Amino acid sequence: MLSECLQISKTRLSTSLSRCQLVSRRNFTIAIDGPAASGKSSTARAVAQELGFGYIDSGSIYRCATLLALRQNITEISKHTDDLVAMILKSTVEIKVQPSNSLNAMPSLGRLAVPEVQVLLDGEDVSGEIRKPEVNRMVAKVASESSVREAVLGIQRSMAARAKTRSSQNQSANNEGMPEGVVMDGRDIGTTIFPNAELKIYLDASAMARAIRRWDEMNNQLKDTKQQQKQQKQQQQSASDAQKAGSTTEAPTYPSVEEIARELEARDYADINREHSPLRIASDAVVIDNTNLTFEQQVYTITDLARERMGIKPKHADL
Ligand SMILES: Nc1ncnc2c1ncn2[C@@H]1O[C@H](COP(=O)(O)OP(=O)(O)OP(=O)(O)O)[C@@H](O)[C@H]1O
Ligand SMILES: Nc1ccn([C@H]2C[C@H](O)[C@@H](COP(=O)(O)O)O2)c(=O)n1
Repeated sequence: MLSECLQISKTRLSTSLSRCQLVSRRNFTIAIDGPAASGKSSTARAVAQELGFGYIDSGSIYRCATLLALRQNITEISKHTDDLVAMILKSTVEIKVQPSNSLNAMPSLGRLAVPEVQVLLDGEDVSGEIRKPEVNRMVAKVASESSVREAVLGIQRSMAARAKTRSSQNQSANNEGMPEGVVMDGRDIGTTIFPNAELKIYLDASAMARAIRRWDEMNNQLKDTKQQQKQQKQQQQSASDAQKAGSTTEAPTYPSVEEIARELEARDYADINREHSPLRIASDAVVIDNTNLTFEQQVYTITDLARERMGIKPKHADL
Protein backbone atom coordinates (compact mmCIF):
# COMPACT_ATOMS: atom_id res chain seq x y z
CA MET A 1 0.00 0.00 0.00
CA LEU A 2 1.62 3.17 -1.19
CA SER A 3 -0.40 5.21 1.28
CA GLU A 4 1.64 3.61 4.04
CA CYS A 5 4.88 4.72 2.51
CA LEU A 6 5.97 7.83 4.36
CA GLN A 7 8.58 10.30 3.14
CA ILE A 8 10.36 11.61 6.19
CA SER A 9 12.43 14.74 5.94
CA LYS A 10 14.03 16.95 8.56
CA THR A 11 10.91 19.08 8.75
CA ARG A 12 8.60 16.12 8.99
CA LEU A 13 9.96 13.87 11.60
CA SER A 14 6.90 13.46 13.80
CA THR A 15 4.99 10.92 11.90
CA SER A 16 1.75 9.50 13.09
CA LEU A 17 1.44 5.77 12.70
CA SER A 18 -2.14 5.63 13.87
CA ARG A 19 -3.09 3.62 10.78
CA CYS A 20 -0.52 0.95 11.49
CA GLN A 21 -1.68 -2.04 13.39
CA LEU A 22 0.24 -3.08 16.46
CA VAL A 23 2.11 -6.23 15.71
CA SER A 24 2.91 -9.43 17.55
CA ARG A 25 4.78 -8.67 20.76
CA ARG A 26 6.72 -11.92 20.62
CA ASN A 27 8.67 -11.53 17.43
CA PHE A 28 9.74 -8.39 15.59
CA THR A 29 11.75 -8.05 12.37
CA ILE A 30 13.06 -4.73 11.08
CA ALA A 31 14.15 -4.72 7.42
CA ILE A 32 16.37 -1.84 6.29
CA ASP A 33 17.03 -1.54 2.58
CA GLY A 34 18.52 1.18 0.41
CA PRO A 35 21.32 2.07 -1.99
CA ALA A 36 25.03 1.83 -1.22
CA ALA A 37 26.35 4.01 1.61
CA SER A 38 22.91 5.34 2.54
CA GLY A 39 23.66 4.56 6.20
CA LYS A 40 21.93 1.17 6.43
CA SER A 41 24.46 -0.77 8.44
CA SER A 42 25.47 1.97 10.91
CA THR A 43 21.79 2.77 11.47
CA ALA A 44 20.76 -0.88 11.75
CA ARG A 45 23.52 -1.55 14.30
CA ALA A 46 22.51 1.42 16.44
CA VAL A 47 18.80 0.50 16.17
CA ALA A 48 19.55 -3.09 17.18
CA GLN A 49 21.59 -1.93 20.16
CA GLU A 50 18.86 0.53 21.26
CA LEU A 51 16.17 -2.16 21.12
CA GLY A 52 18.30 -5.08 22.32
CA PHE A 53 17.75 -6.89 19.02
CA GLY A 54 20.10 -9.05 16.96
CA TYR A 55 21.74 -7.53 13.87
CA ILE A 56 22.60 -9.04 10.50
CA ASP A 57 24.43 -7.27 7.70
CA SER A 58 23.28 -9.28 4.70
CA GLY A 59 25.70 -7.47 2.37
CA SER A 60 28.61 -9.02 4.24
CA ILE A 61 27.40 -12.48 3.21
CA TYR A 62 27.51 -11.47 -0.47
CA ARG A 63 30.92 -9.92 0.22
CA CYS A 64 32.16 -13.22 1.72
CA ALA A 65 30.85 -15.06 -1.36
CA THR A 66 32.79 -12.60 -3.53
CA LEU A 67 35.94 -13.16 -1.47
CA LEU A 68 35.56 -16.92 -1.92
CA ALA A 69 35.38 -16.39 -5.70
CA LEU A 70 38.36 -14.02 -5.77
CA ARG A 71 40.47 -16.40 -3.72
CA GLN A 72 39.81 -19.10 -6.31
CA ASN A 73 40.60 -16.64 -9.11
CA ILE A 74 37.03 -16.87 -10.33
CA THR A 75 36.26 -13.62 -12.12
CA GLU A 76 33.78 -14.78 -14.74
CA ILE A 77 31.08 -15.50 -12.19
CA SER A 78 28.36 -16.59 -14.62
CA LYS A 79 30.59 -19.44 -15.87
CA HIS A 80 31.30 -20.75 -12.36
CA THR A 81 28.07 -20.28 -10.42
CA ASP A 82 27.76 -23.97 -9.49
CA ASP A 83 31.29 -24.00 -8.06
CA LEU A 84 30.65 -20.78 -6.22
CA VAL A 85 27.35 -21.97 -4.75
CA ALA A 86 29.05 -25.17 -3.58
CA MET A 87 31.77 -23.09 -1.88
CA ILE A 88 29.18 -20.85 -0.21
CA LEU A 89 27.21 -23.82 1.11
CA LYS A 90 30.38 -25.44 2.44
CA SER A 91 31.55 -22.29 4.23
CA THR A 92 30.39 -20.71 7.46
CA VAL A 93 29.80 -17.01 7.81
CA GLU A 94 29.42 -15.52 11.28
CA ILE A 95 28.51 -11.94 12.05
CA LYS A 96 29.68 -11.03 15.55
CA VAL A 97 28.33 -7.87 17.08
CA GLN A 98 30.41 -6.25 19.82
CA PRO A 99 28.05 -4.09 21.90
CA SER A 100 29.52 -0.64 22.40
CA ASN A 101 29.28 1.82 25.27
CA SER A 102 31.79 4.27 23.93
CA LEU A 103 31.44 6.95 21.32
CA ASN A 104 32.12 5.96 17.77
CA ALA A 105 35.24 7.29 16.09
CA MET A 106 33.09 8.89 13.37
CA PRO A 107 32.05 12.42 14.40
CA SER A 108 29.06 12.17 12.02
CA LEU A 109 27.56 9.50 14.24
CA GLY A 110 27.12 12.02 17.05
CA ARG A 111 26.51 10.84 20.58
CA LEU A 112 25.25 7.40 19.69
CA ALA A 113 27.41 4.40 20.38
CA VAL A 114 27.43 2.09 17.37
CA PRO A 115 28.47 -1.54 17.88
CA GLU A 116 31.40 -2.86 15.88
CA VAL A 117 30.78 -5.88 13.71
CA GLN A 118 33.25 -8.63 12.99
CA VAL A 119 32.70 -10.92 10.00
CA LEU A 120 34.21 -14.40 10.18
CA LEU A 121 34.49 -16.60 7.12
CA ASP A 122 35.26 -20.18 8.16
CA GLY A 123 36.54 -18.75 11.43
CA GLU A 124 38.87 -16.20 9.78
CA ASP A 125 38.28 -12.50 10.48
CA VAL A 126 37.67 -11.03 7.02
CA SER A 127 36.01 -7.79 8.21
CA GLY A 128 38.64 -5.63 6.49
CA GLU A 129 39.20 -7.77 3.45
CA ILE A 130 35.54 -7.83 2.37
CA ARG A 131 35.52 -4.00 2.16
CA LYS A 132 38.47 -3.82 -0.24
CA PRO A 133 38.05 -2.19 -3.68
CA GLU A 134 38.35 -5.51 -5.56
CA VAL A 135 35.40 -6.88 -3.56
CA ASN A 136 33.42 -3.63 -4.05
CA ARG A 137 33.95 -3.95 -7.80
CA MET A 138 32.77 -7.56 -8.06
CA VAL A 139 30.12 -7.99 -5.37
CA ALA A 140 27.15 -6.71 -7.40
CA LYS A 141 27.98 -9.22 -10.14
CA VAL A 142 28.07 -12.08 -7.62
CA ALA A 143 24.80 -10.87 -6.08
CA SER A 144 23.09 -10.83 -9.49
CA GLU A 145 23.27 -14.64 -9.83
CA SER A 146 19.96 -16.27 -8.84
CA SER A 147 21.55 -19.47 -7.51
CA VAL A 148 23.92 -17.44 -5.34
CA ARG A 149 20.93 -15.47 -4.02
CA GLU A 150 19.07 -18.68 -3.22
CA ALA A 151 22.03 -19.99 -1.22
CA VAL A 152 22.42 -16.68 0.62
CA LEU A 153 18.66 -16.51 1.34
CA GLY A 154 18.85 -19.73 3.37
CA ILE A 155 21.85 -18.40 5.30
CA GLN A 156 20.08 -15.09 6.00
CA ARG A 157 16.92 -16.72 7.34
CA SER A 158 18.71 -19.15 9.60
CA MET A 159 21.01 -16.38 10.90
CA ALA A 160 17.94 -14.26 11.66
CA ALA A 161 16.26 -17.07 13.59
CA ARG A 162 19.40 -17.56 15.70
CA ALA A 163 19.82 -13.82 16.29
CA LYS A 164 16.21 -13.55 17.49
CA THR A 165 16.65 -16.39 19.94
CA ARG A 166 19.79 -14.73 21.32
CA SER A 167 17.96 -11.41 21.62
CA SER A 168 15.11 -13.02 23.57
CA GLN A 169 17.69 -14.44 25.99
CA ASN A 170 19.10 -10.92 26.44
CA GLN A 171 15.63 -9.41 26.83
CA SER A 172 14.93 -11.26 30.10
CA ALA A 173 16.51 -8.39 32.06
CA ASN A 174 14.56 -5.84 30.05
CA ASN A 175 11.56 -4.25 31.73
CA GLU A 176 10.07 -2.63 28.64
CA GLY A 177 8.24 -5.77 27.56
CA MET A 178 10.28 -5.84 24.35
CA PRO A 179 9.77 -8.87 22.07
CA GLU A 180 12.64 -10.87 20.58
CA GLY A 181 13.81 -9.30 17.38
CA VAL A 182 16.32 -8.77 14.64
CA VAL A 183 17.37 -5.92 12.38
CA MET A 184 18.66 -6.95 8.96
CA ASP A 185 19.95 -4.56 6.31
CA GLY A 186 20.51 -5.13 2.61
CA ARG A 187 18.79 -4.58 -0.74
CA ASP A 188 15.87 -7.04 -0.76
CA ILE A 189 15.13 -7.64 2.91
CA GLY A 190 11.68 -6.05 2.92
CA THR A 191 10.76 -7.24 -0.58
CA THR A 192 12.06 -10.83 -0.64
CA ILE A 193 13.79 -12.10 2.50
CA PHE A 194 11.22 -10.91 5.05
CA PRO A 195 8.18 -9.71 3.08
CA ASN A 196 6.16 -9.86 6.32
CA ALA A 197 8.66 -7.86 8.38
CA GLU A 198 6.90 -5.85 11.06
CA LEU A 199 8.79 -2.69 10.08
CA LYS A 200 10.38 -1.94 6.72
CA ILE A 201 12.63 1.06 6.21
CA TYR A 202 14.00 2.30 2.90
CA LEU A 203 16.97 4.51 3.73
CA ASP A 204 18.17 6.94 1.10
CA ALA A 205 20.41 10.00 0.73
CA SER A 206 21.62 12.07 -2.20
CA ALA A 207 24.42 10.51 -4.26
CA MET A 208 26.82 13.31 -3.30
CA ALA A 209 26.04 13.06 0.44
CA ARG A 210 26.69 9.31 0.28
CA ALA A 211 30.00 9.72 -1.57
CA ILE A 212 31.21 12.44 0.82
CA ARG A 213 30.29 10.33 3.87
CA ARG A 214 32.16 7.34 2.52
CA TRP A 215 35.17 9.52 1.71
CA ASP A 216 35.06 10.98 5.25
CA GLU A 217 34.82 7.49 6.68
CA MET A 218 37.86 6.30 4.75
CA ASN A 219 39.90 9.32 5.76
CA ASN A 220 38.80 9.09 9.35
CA GLN A 221 39.81 5.48 9.50
CA LEU A 222 43.19 6.38 8.05
CA LYS A 223 43.86 9.25 10.40
CA ASP A 224 42.58 7.91 13.63
CA THR A 225 43.53 4.39 14.50
CA LYS A 226 46.93 3.49 15.81
CA GLN A 227 46.46 0.10 14.24
CA GLN A 228 46.28 1.66 10.81
CA GLN A 229 49.36 3.75 11.47
CA LYS A 230 51.11 0.56 12.39
CA GLN A 231 49.79 -1.15 9.29
CA GLN A 232 50.93 1.76 7.15
CA LYS A 233 54.42 1.49 8.59
CA GLN A 234 54.39 -2.22 7.89
CA GLN A 235 53.18 -1.54 4.35
CA GLN A 236 55.96 1.01 3.83
CA GLN A 237 58.45 -1.43 5.23
CA SER A 238 57.29 -4.28 3.01
CA ALA A 239 57.12 -1.91 0.02
CA SER A 240 60.73 -0.91 0.51
CA ASP A 241 61.72 -4.55 1.05
CA ALA A 242 59.88 -5.44 -2.14
CA GLN A 243 61.55 -2.58 -4.01
CA LYS A 244 64.90 -3.80 -2.83
CA ALA A 245 63.98 -7.22 -4.19
CA GLY A 246 63.12 -5.61 -7.53
CA SER A 247 59.37 -6.06 -7.15
CA THR A 248 56.77 -3.43 -8.15
CA THR A 249 54.52 -3.24 -5.09
CA GLU A 250 52.25 -0.18 -5.43
CA ALA A 251 51.80 2.33 -2.62
CA PRO A 252 48.17 2.34 -1.42
CA THR A 253 46.04 4.93 -3.16
CA TYR A 254 42.84 6.44 -1.81
CA PRO A 255 39.97 7.39 -4.08
CA SER A 256 38.62 10.89 -4.54
CA VAL A 257 34.98 11.77 -3.75
CA GLU A 258 34.26 11.64 -7.51
CA GLU A 259 35.74 8.15 -7.83
CA ILE A 260 33.73 6.96 -4.84
CA ALA A 261 30.58 8.49 -6.33
CA ARG A 262 31.21 6.63 -9.60
CA GLU A 263 31.73 3.32 -7.77
CA LEU A 264 28.54 3.77 -5.72
CA GLU A 265 26.60 4.72 -8.85
CA ALA A 266 27.82 1.64 -10.73
CA ARG A 267 26.90 -0.65 -7.83
CA ASP A 268 23.46 0.96 -7.42
CA TYR A 269 22.82 0.62 -11.16
CA ALA A 270 23.68 -3.09 -11.05
CA ASP A 271 21.61 -3.66 -7.87
CA ILE A 272 18.54 -1.84 -9.24
CA ASN A 273 18.67 -3.36 -12.72
CA ARG A 274 19.44 -7.00 -11.99
CA GLU A 275 16.81 -9.57 -12.85
CA HIS A 276 16.57 -11.34 -9.50
CA SER A 277 15.43 -9.54 -6.37
CA PRO A 278 16.54 -6.06 -7.48
CA LEU A 279 16.74 -3.12 -5.09
CA ARG A 280 13.18 -1.75 -4.83
CA ILE A 281 11.15 0.21 -2.28
CA ALA A 282 8.71 -2.25 -0.69
CA SER A 283 5.17 -0.92 -1.04
CA ASP A 284 4.74 -0.86 2.74
CA ALA A 285 8.16 0.60 3.54
CA VAL A 286 8.74 3.85 5.38
CA VAL A 287 11.10 5.92 3.23
CA ILE A 288 13.64 7.99 5.16
CA ASP A 289 15.82 10.37 3.18
CA ASN A 290 18.62 11.18 5.59
CA THR A 291 20.51 13.70 3.41
CA ASN A 292 19.73 16.42 5.94
CA LEU A 293 19.17 14.31 9.03
CA THR A 294 21.58 13.74 11.86
CA PHE A 295 22.47 10.15 12.62
CA GLU A 296 20.58 10.35 15.91
CA GLN A 297 17.45 11.64 14.19
CA GLN A 298 17.37 8.72 11.77
CA VAL A 299 18.06 6.11 14.47
CA TYR A 300 15.51 7.48 16.92
CA THR A 301 12.91 7.85 14.17
CA ILE A 302 13.24 4.13 13.47
CA THR A 303 13.35 3.00 17.12
CA ASP A 304 10.24 5.08 17.86
CA LEU A 305 8.41 3.67 14.82
CA ALA A 306 9.32 0.19 16.07
CA ARG A 307 8.22 0.95 19.64
CA GLU A 308 4.95 2.39 18.37
CA ARG A 309 4.26 -0.76 16.35
CA MET A 310 5.12 -2.93 19.34
CA GLY A 311 2.70 -1.00 21.53
CA ILE A 312 5.55 0.43 23.63
CA LYS A 313 5.74 4.13 24.45
CA PRO A 314 8.04 5.99 22.00
CA LYS A 315 11.03 7.65 23.68
CA HIS A 316 11.87 10.49 21.32
CA ALA A 317 8.53 11.96 20.27
CA ASP A 318 10.08 15.45 20.67
CA LEU A 319 12.57 14.99 17.80
N1 LIG B 1 22.69 10.92 8.98
C1 LIG B 1 23.99 10.77 8.73
N2 LIG B 1 24.77 11.85 8.67
C2 LIG B 1 26.09 11.75 8.38
N3 LIG B 1 26.71 10.59 8.14
C3 LIG B 1 25.98 9.48 8.19
C4 LIG B 1 24.59 9.50 8.48
N4 LIG B 1 24.13 8.21 8.44
C5 LIG B 1 25.19 7.43 8.14
N5 LIG B 1 26.30 8.17 7.98
C6 LIG B 1 27.64 7.72 7.61
O1 LIG B 1 27.53 7.30 6.24
C7 LIG B 1 28.53 6.30 5.96
C8 LIG B 1 27.87 5.11 5.26
O2 LIG B 1 27.06 4.46 6.20
P1 LIG B 1 26.92 2.88 6.22
O3 LIG B 1 28.23 2.21 6.08
O4 LIG B 1 26.10 2.57 7.41
O5 LIG B 1 26.08 2.69 4.88
P2 LIG B 1 25.54 1.37 4.17
O6 LIG B 1 24.26 1.77 3.52
O7 LIG B 1 25.50 0.26 5.11
O8 LIG B 1 26.68 1.14 3.10
P3 LIG B 1 26.92 -0.16 2.16
O9 LIG B 1 25.70 -0.40 1.38
O10 LIG B 1 28.06 0.24 1.25
O11 LIG B 1 27.29 -1.29 3.08
C9 LIG B 1 29.16 5.94 7.30
O12 LIG B 1 30.37 6.63 7.41
C10 LIG B 1 28.17 6.50 8.32
O13 LIG B 1 28.83 6.86 9.52
N1 LIG C 1 20.24 -8.14 0.69
C1 LIG C 1 21.30 -7.83 -0.11
C2 LIG C 1 22.47 -7.31 0.44
C3 LIG C 1 23.51 -7.03 -0.39
N2 LIG C 1 23.41 -7.27 -1.71
C4 LIG C 1 24.52 -7.06 -2.62
C5 LIG C 1 24.44 -5.78 -3.38
C6 LIG C 1 25.53 -4.92 -2.85
O1 LIG C 1 26.13 -4.16 -3.86
C7 LIG C 1 26.50 -5.90 -2.22
C8 LIG C 1 27.20 -5.41 -0.99
O2 LIG C 1 26.27 -4.93 -0.02
P1 LIG C 1 26.68 -3.82 1.06
O3 LIG C 1 27.74 -4.40 1.91
O4 LIG C 1 27.17 -2.64 0.30
O5 LIG C 1 25.42 -3.54 1.82
O6 LIG C 1 25.74 -7.05 -1.91
C9 LIG C 1 22.24 -7.77 -2.22
O7 LIG C 1 22.14 -7.97 -3.44
N3 LIG C 1 21.21 -8.05 -1.41
